[in-house]
Amino acid sequence: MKKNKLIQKTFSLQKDLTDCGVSCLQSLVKYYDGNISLETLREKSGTGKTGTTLLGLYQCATEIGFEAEGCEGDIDTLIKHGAPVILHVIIDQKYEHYVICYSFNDKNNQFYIGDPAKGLEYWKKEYLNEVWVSKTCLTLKPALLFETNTVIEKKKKVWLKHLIKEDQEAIYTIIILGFIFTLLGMSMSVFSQKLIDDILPKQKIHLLLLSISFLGFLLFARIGIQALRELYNIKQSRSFNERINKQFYSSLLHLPKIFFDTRKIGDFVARLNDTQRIQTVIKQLITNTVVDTLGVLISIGFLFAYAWKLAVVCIIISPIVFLILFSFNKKIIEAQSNVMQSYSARESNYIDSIKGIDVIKAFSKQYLFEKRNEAVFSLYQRRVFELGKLNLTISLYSGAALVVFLLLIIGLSSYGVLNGTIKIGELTAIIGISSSLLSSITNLALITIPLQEARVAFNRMFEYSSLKKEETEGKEIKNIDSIDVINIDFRFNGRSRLLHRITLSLEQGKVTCVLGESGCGKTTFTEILQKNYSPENGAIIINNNINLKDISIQAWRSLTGVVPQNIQLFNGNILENIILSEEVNEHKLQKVISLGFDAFIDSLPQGFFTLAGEEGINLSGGQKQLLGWMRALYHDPQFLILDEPTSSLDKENRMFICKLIEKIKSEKIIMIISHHLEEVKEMCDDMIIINKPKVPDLG
Ligand SMILES: Nc1ncnc2c1ncn2[C@@H]1O[C@H](COP(=O)(O)OP(=O)(O)OP(=O)(O)O)[C@@H](O)[C@H]1O
Repeated sequence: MKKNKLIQKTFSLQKDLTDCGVSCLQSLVKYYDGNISLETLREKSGTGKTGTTLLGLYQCATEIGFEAEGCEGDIDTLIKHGAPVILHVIIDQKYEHYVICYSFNDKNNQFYIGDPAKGLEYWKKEYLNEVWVSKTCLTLKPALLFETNTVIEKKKKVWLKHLIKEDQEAIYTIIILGFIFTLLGMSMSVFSQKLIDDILPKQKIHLLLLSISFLGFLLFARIGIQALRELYNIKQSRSFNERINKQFYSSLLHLPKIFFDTRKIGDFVARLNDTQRIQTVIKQLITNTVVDTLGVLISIGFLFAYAWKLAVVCIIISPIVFLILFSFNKKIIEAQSNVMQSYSARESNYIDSIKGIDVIKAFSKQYLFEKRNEAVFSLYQRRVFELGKLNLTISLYSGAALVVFLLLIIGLSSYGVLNGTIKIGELTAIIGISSSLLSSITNLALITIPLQEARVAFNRMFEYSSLKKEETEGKEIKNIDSIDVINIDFRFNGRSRLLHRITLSLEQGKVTCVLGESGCGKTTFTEILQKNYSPENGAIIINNNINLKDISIQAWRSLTGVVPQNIQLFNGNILENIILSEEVNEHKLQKVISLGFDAFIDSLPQGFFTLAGEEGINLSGGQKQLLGWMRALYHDPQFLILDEPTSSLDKENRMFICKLIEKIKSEKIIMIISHHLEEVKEMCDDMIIINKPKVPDLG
């Protein structure tokens, strides 16, 4: 019974036709008290337009800390197994699908199944046998690496504490100033009560002047304190924003390259912007919320002093308002996550279309992209609208509850005046204090909205910040004399094998060409050689004695250089794009120029100081490629990887590059990637061909 409740609480339906596999996995993550977003599971399992392979689910499950096993079984073994299993089934004899088999129920002789397309159901043995055609399944058991919610929450707390550690002093100061500010705020109500009940009726002129002066002093002090509090606030905001941005950006840059391959730029931009939301809420919490909380406490205190019965009424009613508003929490988090996701999609769409403006214009596809933008933008707006509606409902509920509350207070205190237990001045003070209490309670009640927003933003940031960074530890090496690639295999998560048993030897003074048709994995192979991806099997042995996987990334990359297919240029001039540093090493620069690049530099309008423009917009494809060459050679690599290094060059420049390779090859290991044998055959000493694996291998 208890187990069924847990299942009902943790099972979730698929959001998309292709999500059944990852939804099953997510339900089981929650079942075992974990918490991982669908987005992450999709990415780790290689879920694509056709869904997820069992292998992808297995790889993802292992990566997130499950002890997973892909098995074949039958109905009897399933009954005996007794723990939740993901089954690969075929629905209506044609649709591949995944379901969770939670348990077998002896009483009704049926299986308890979590079908992400429909929900929780009981399936008869015969039906399960009929749809479970492949008899393949994935068993899962949380292992040591599996992170439970408690561990994740603990890590989040540590991260947050670390983030605001430097702000503690400022935060306390702001809170104390807030306390004084609130206390002084009450002076007006107290003064009006004394004025009406005591000073004016008894015509105490001397006391009147004295109390006006004192009130003036208090009100001026309040203004001063408010200004001081604001100053601390903006100082804290500035330092927090700088810190959080630096930390998040820096942890982003140290994530492995494969992480960036499947992400959209807009998502990164949106998450960087999320940092702002967190600071806005911190500011709100330490200023308005503190003042409101103190306001509520002090107001109730004063009410106790004037009429204790009224104060008791306040104490009873305030939590009711909170309860009403807290019931909306779950909906708010969901709506806010949706808004943030569609905001990321909106940003990605802008970046994508502006980057591709040439194609849009060349094919006159403005209309198509306008339509696409409309769809993405209207989804974003729809979600903002849904969130807005939710906020509106909350405001309505809280507003109505609080008006009833105020009417009750006015009614009760007026009754007190009528029967002589409350004086007129006290009535004025009570109404003044109740109104400020009213606004404080409303503010406090509504703080859940930005608070939840910041929580969602914080979780999204934490998700990136807590990802495993690129391993930097490893052996140091000073030179590369030889590289022996031995039987390496590679596949992207959930995909069929791309590289199969690749073997080759690269050595100094030799140019090796790697040929192969489009999509056979040549560029992927270069990524493996740059330590961006790790091979599934096999080894890459450096200098006959060290495995590439044991060498420090830093040391390896400082000895390797790449001229990629697409040269990425940054905003700045040509020189900055070559040296990628703040200081020029004249010797290195002259060495590169002397290899024959002077003609290229002279052909640019301002030589080295010509602006490359955003993404090298001011340069032609060939010029970009020459710049890519200069960048690689300036860093004086011992191992040079050339991915289609002359694809954008004219005949003359191609000849120049051929001669250049001849000139530098004696002191380097050179590997050229190409489709065309004709283009590279004169340059190369050795050649290997990568073929696509003939039989798609999924397991
Ligand atoms: N991050 C990724 N996730 C999943 N699949 C990928 C990823 N990157 C590349 N691929 C796929 O791997 C295959 C090989 O790509 P790769 O760029 O290595 O081929 P290539 O041989 O260099 O092609 P070309 O000669 O056209 O440049 C392609 O089918 C590509 O779609």
